[in-house]
Amino acid sequence: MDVEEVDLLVIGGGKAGKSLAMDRAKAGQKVAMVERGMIGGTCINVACIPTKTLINSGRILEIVRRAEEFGISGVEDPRMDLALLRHRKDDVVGTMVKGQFSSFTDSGMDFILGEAKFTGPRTVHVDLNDGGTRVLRGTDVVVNLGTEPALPPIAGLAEARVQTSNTLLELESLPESIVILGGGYIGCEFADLLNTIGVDVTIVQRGNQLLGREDEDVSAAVKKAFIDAGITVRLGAAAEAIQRAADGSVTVTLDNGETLSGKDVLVALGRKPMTDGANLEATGVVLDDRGFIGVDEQLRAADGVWAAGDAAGTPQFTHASYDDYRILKANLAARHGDGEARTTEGRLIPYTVFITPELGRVGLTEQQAREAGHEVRIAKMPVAAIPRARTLGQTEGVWKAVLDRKTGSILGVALLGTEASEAIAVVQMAMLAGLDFTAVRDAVITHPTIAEGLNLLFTPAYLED
Ligand SMILES: Cc1cc2nc3c(=O)[nH]c(=O)nc-3n(C[C@H](O)[C@H](O)[C@H](O)COP(=O)(O)OP(=O)(O)OC[C@H]3O[C@@H](n4cnc5c(N)ncnc54)[C@H](O)[C@@H]3O)c2cc1C
Ligand SMILES: NC(=O)c1ccc[n+]([C@@H]2O[C@H](COP(=O)([O-])OP(=O)(O)OC[C@H]3O[C@@H](n4cnc5c(N)ncnc54)[C@H](O)[C@@H]3O)[C@@H](O)[C@H]2O)c1
Repeated sequence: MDVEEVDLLVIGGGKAGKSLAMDRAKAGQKVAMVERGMIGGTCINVACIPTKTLINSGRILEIVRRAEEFGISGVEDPRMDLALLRHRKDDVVGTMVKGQFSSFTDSGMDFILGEAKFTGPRTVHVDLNDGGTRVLRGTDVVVNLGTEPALPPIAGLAEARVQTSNTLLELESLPESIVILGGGYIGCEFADLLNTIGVDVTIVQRGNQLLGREDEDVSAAVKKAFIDAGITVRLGAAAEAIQRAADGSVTVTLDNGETLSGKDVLVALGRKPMTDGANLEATGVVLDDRGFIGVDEQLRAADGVWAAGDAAGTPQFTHASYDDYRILKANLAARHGDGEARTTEGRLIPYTVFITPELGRVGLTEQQAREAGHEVRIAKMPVAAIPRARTLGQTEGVWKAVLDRKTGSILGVALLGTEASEAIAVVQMAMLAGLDFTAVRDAVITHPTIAEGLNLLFTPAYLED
C-alpha cells in the first residue's frame, strides 16, 4: 500500500495533539490527525466537561434545597431527574463535539477517524472506522494517546461489572447506595456529586487521607466536609475483593477483613495510558512498566517523534496537556531552525478538585516546601471570614498559604472554599509575577468578591509570626 507523506502526523486527538494539528494546518502545513473515536478527546467526551456539567446541576439542586434560606418560598421537594440531567450533559457534550469536528475540518487538516498502529519509524497503519485502511508517515509525529480507567487486579473485579468514570456518565437509574474505591480526584468528585443527588456513598481510600498529595490538614478539612455532608469515609483500607450478588448488590472486602455493601461500586483507582496496541516500539518509543511513554524535557520520545498529555507522564490535567501543545509548537519550530526550544521544567500547574467546597491548588504544599528546604511561614483563614462567602451563603472551608519566611514569596496555596477554582488563578498570577505576599495583601481588590479574601489572608489575624 502507498505511504502518504505528511509534514505533521498526530496520533490521538487529545488536547495537545488537536491544538497542534489545527495550528499547524492553519499555518499551511500538510497535517493528518488520527483519532479512534472521541472527537475532541477525553476531556470533552468523558471527563472534565461532562463531569463538571453534572456537578453544576448537583450544586444547583443543593441551592434549590436551601431555597427558603435564600428567601424563596414555593419550592417543594426538589429532586434530580436523571433523564433530564443526562439530556443536559449530552447536550453540552454534543454541542462541543460538533464544534470540535467543524474546527478540525475548517483548519485544513486531514482528520481521520480510525485506529492507528505504528509499523515503522514515524509510520502508522490506520484501520478506518468506516472500513478500509491507510498508511501515513510524518516528517514529525506527535503521539497524544491519553489514559483510561485502570482496573487493578483486585479479586473478582473483572466479573463484578463495576462502574468506572466512563460508565457512570451513562447510568439510566441511580443506585440507592454506592461504594467508591479510591479517594483521589475522581473518587472524591463522584462521591460529592452522587451524595448530593441522593445516593448513599461510602468512599474507601488506601492511604490515611483523602487526596493523598495534599497537606494532612487540608485533606482533614475535606474529610470533615464529606462527613458533614453525610458521606461515609473509610481511610487506611484497601479493597481486596469485590463480589456482585445475583440481586445486583455488591460486597467489597477490605484488607482489614471488613466488608462493605452497596447497590453498586465505582472503581476510581487511577488511570492507565492508552498505549496498548499502538505498537509504539516500532517507532523507537520506550514505554515504562506501566505503559507511559518516556519523553525528555522537550517532550521528545524518539527521533522525529514527540509525545504529550497524560500518556507522556504530563500531570493529568487538560490545561497541562494544552501547555504541552505550546511546548511542542516551539520545539517543532526550533527543530527546523525557527526560534528557541522550550522545556517542561519549572511549569506552575494549578488544579481544582470540584468537590463541595472546591479545592483550588497551586505551587508547593507545606510538606513539599519543607522538604525542599524552605523556612516556611503559614497563613490560614476560615472562608467564613470572607464577606462574599457570607452573601453567597457558602462559608465552609479554609484557605492556607505557604510562604517563604525569608523572602515573603508565595510558595503555594490550598484554597478550600466556594469559587476556589476562580480564586486560584489570582494567586497563580501573583506567583508568576513574582509578587510577595505583602503586594497581594495590599492590592485593592473588588469588594465583595471571593478574591478579596487574599487581602485578609495575609493580615496578622491569619498569618503566623
Ligand atoms: C472523570 C474525569 C474528570 C476529569 N476532570 C478534569 C478537570 O476537571 N480538569 C482537568 O484539567 N482535567 C480533568 N481530567 C483529566 C483530563 O481529562 C486529562 O488530563 C486530559 O483529557 C488529557 O488529555 P490528553 O491530551 O492526554 O489526551 P486525551 O484527551 O485522552 O486524548 C487521547 C485520544 O487518543 C485517542 N487514541 C488512543 N489510542 C489511539 C489509537 N491507537 N489510534 C487513534 N486514536 C487513539 C483516544 O480516543 C483519545 O481521544 C479528568 C479526567 C477524568 C477521567
Ligand atoms: N478536577 C480535576 O482536575 C480532575 C478530576 C478528575 C480526575 N483528574 C485527573 O485524573 C487522574 C486520575 O484520578 P483518580 O482519582 O483515578 O486517581 P488518583 O491517583 O488521584 O487516586 C486514586 C486513589 O486510589 C487509592 N487506591 C489505590 N488502590 C486502592 C485500593 N485497592 N483500595 C482503596 N484505595 C486505593 C490511591 O491511594 C489513590 O489515592 C488524577 O491524577 C487527575 O490528574 C483531574
